[in-house]
Amino acid sequence: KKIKFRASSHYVPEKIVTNDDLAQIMDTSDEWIQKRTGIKQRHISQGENTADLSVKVALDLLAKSGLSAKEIDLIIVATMSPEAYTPSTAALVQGEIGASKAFAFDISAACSGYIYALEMASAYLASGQAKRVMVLGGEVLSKIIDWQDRATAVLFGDGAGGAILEIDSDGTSAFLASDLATYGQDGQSLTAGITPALTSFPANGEHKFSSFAMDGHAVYSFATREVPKSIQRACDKAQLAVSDIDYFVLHQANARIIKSVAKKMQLPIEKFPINIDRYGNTSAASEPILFDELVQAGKIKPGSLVALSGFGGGLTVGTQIIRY
Ligand SMILES: O=C(O)C1CCN(c2ccc(-c3cc(CO)ccc3Cl)cn2)CC1
Repeated sequence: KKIKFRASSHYVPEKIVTNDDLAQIMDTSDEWIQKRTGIKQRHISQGENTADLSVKVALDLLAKSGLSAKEIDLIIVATMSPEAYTPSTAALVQGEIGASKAFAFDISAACSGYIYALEMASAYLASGQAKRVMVLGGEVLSKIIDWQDRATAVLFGDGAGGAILEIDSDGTSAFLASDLATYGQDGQSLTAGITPALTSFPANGEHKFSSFAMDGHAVYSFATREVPKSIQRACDKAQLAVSDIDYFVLHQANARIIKSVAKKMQLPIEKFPINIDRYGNTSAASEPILFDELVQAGKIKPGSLVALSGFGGGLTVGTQIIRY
């Protein structure tokens, strides 16, 4: 599919929280966090919610692309920390930027969300139902994690990123292949925002929000097992060898997972950029943030072959192979 990235952007809240800052308020240490996760700091919202971060990215995308909001046909936001059940975060963004010609919806696929959103975007573009699609990944995980649970509280950060995609029939940019897989039977390994049905009528208990919970070992082994397989399947569909790929933009869940995937696939670690040290795990935002940093640094350039892989809640895994 002859699709090109018209623009790319990312935004993180200003406030930086270091591992030492966390060690002041919970029983953890900079040494443990760095050794086990690779994280040194993360950006934490001070009142900005998921739509606020997403709007910042959306406005920057419009500025960079030279497009007006009315030229956008579709807005998709991938998030596991939406503003609300309704309106969707995508609808809030649509209203805020005045994209009156766009229809908008959220995608809930946790840390694979941006990959699933790229799949939706490429389908609408290939069918001609949309000419310009704004795809965003945005998270304010600081509002859903349990800050008393040191096992998970140290892992996450807030942020947003995204791109404007459009058909470019006579260009060389393209979405070459994808692989999306869901393992719902393992879904209980990573949960947040569980909302149980009422057990009596009329309701007598207050609604308690269930914060982020994870069986770290189960998700860790799921990721190291399934990500190489998803990348291989996607490369096979694209009729590429994994060694043809210039950069593997993996969900920044954990530095050791990324290194183990590179090792398992016998590929140089230089092809697996890591920025988790600066942002923590920003779930659906982690790929668009890293992708944009690589584009801004001129590392991803026209003709680059890039594999983007997400993995996490669902449980889900997804890979997109693109020629930039
Ligand atoms: O070493 C240790 O003791 C622990 C071992 C467990 N760890 C984990 C485990 C899983 C994740 C993770 C999270 C999400 C959610 O976005 C998605 C995908 C993954 Cl693979 C992140 N860290 C941290 C260090």
